[in-house]
Amino acid sequence: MTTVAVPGSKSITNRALFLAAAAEGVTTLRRPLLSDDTEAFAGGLTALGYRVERGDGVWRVHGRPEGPAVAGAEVYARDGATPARFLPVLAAAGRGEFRFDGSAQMRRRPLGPLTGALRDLGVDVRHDGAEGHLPVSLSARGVEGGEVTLDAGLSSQFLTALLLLGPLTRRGLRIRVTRLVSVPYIGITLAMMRAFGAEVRQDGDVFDVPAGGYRATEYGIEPDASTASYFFAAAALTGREVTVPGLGEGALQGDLGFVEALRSMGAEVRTGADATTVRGTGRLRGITVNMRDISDTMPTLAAIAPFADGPVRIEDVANTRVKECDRLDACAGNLRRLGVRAETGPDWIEVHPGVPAAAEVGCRGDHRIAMAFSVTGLRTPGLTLDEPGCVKKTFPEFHEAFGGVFPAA
Ligand SMILES: O=C(O)C1=C[C@@H](OP(=O)(O)O)[C@@H](O)[C@H](O)C1
Ligand SMILES: C=C(OP(=O)(O)O)C(=O)O
Repeated sequence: MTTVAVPGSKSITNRALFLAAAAEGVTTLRRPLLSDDTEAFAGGLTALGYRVERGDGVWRVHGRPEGPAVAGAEVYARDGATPARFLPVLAAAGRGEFRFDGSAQMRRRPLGPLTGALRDLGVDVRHDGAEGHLPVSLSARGVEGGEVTLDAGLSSQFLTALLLLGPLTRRGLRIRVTRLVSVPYIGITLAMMRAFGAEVRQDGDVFDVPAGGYRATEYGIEPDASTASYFFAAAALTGREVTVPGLGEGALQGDLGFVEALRSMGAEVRTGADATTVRGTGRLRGITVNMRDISDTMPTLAAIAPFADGPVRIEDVANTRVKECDRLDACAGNLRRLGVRAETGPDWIEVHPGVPAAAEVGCRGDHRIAMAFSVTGLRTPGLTLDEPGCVKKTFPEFHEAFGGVFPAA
């Protein structure tokens, strides 16, 4: 049995940074993730004038309930959608002129439903380039609140951003949601808001967020469940046993549910109070699975799918086409490069059994394509990645850590 220490969750680290910055008092964050996305978030806060003290495994954030200290700040989100989508609402709740931009990759990803909702709430937001995309400028003078309707069918992050904004408005916010993907991420948001003193009432598609701000706390960051998926998939593929501590029954992250897909394929899965173990049994069955709730793990499953004894069909993942790259296209295209039959539709991929042959995988600047196909590489001698360094978005040391547990084929 091998125990793998997986680094902290990106989603939890960046929410914790937001909440700590907006809170009254000084927050201590334990085991934050150190990666490009969290550097972008912490760097964005620093640009906005917040004080983030970074020690070894412990960060202290000085809250400013009144909002950013630098009224003309420019924030660069790099490739991170969480900084690009969460930080503008923090600025909107304050006062001043702010500008947000990101990498070419992030500029291509949608922002319009969020900026549209902010406009409906009276915030002066302008798209300086293409409508609905970064870069954006905003003139902030606080947000009154009230009722707003949101389409979160392309990304749950639009809803998370508005939920996070709610307690910072003057009157509170009622959010009516028409469509929603990646639902478990909303659970993470609500649980973390509660930990920082803000209670949200949910009645079906309507979320009521009272005014009242946030309170500083001590907060421990869970290991990243999406990152854990590569180690679990590798165990299932190679017949090994891997345990990830810190991700057990009480875990906040929906992506831990990826192990249920491995279980249906034939792996043995044990979830304890504070750890999850996957053991490969030598058998991988073909399955059909809906991954709407856990679509960051779609590439992980697609990457081991050729080794199943029947087709693997992954459904309801249209929004993976607007992530770091078009992930349905990237997964199918790379599987074909390896000589495996793979088909896609608007929101699905189907992978047929095959023996992948040596080829170079095109990562398209997407950490998840690089990490997922590293798992394929365990049973594909000669598989290489064109851009291995793109893993830095969420796990800069991925190749060393993964290679340490699973030496290359
Ligand atoms: O809120 C979050 O932290 C995230 C939500 C998900 O995005 P979508 O809601 O866009 O699917 C997920 O893919 C992303 O990696 C992180
Ligand atoms: C989609 C992802 O990231 P984000 O949307 O936070 O940029 C991801 O990490 O797979």
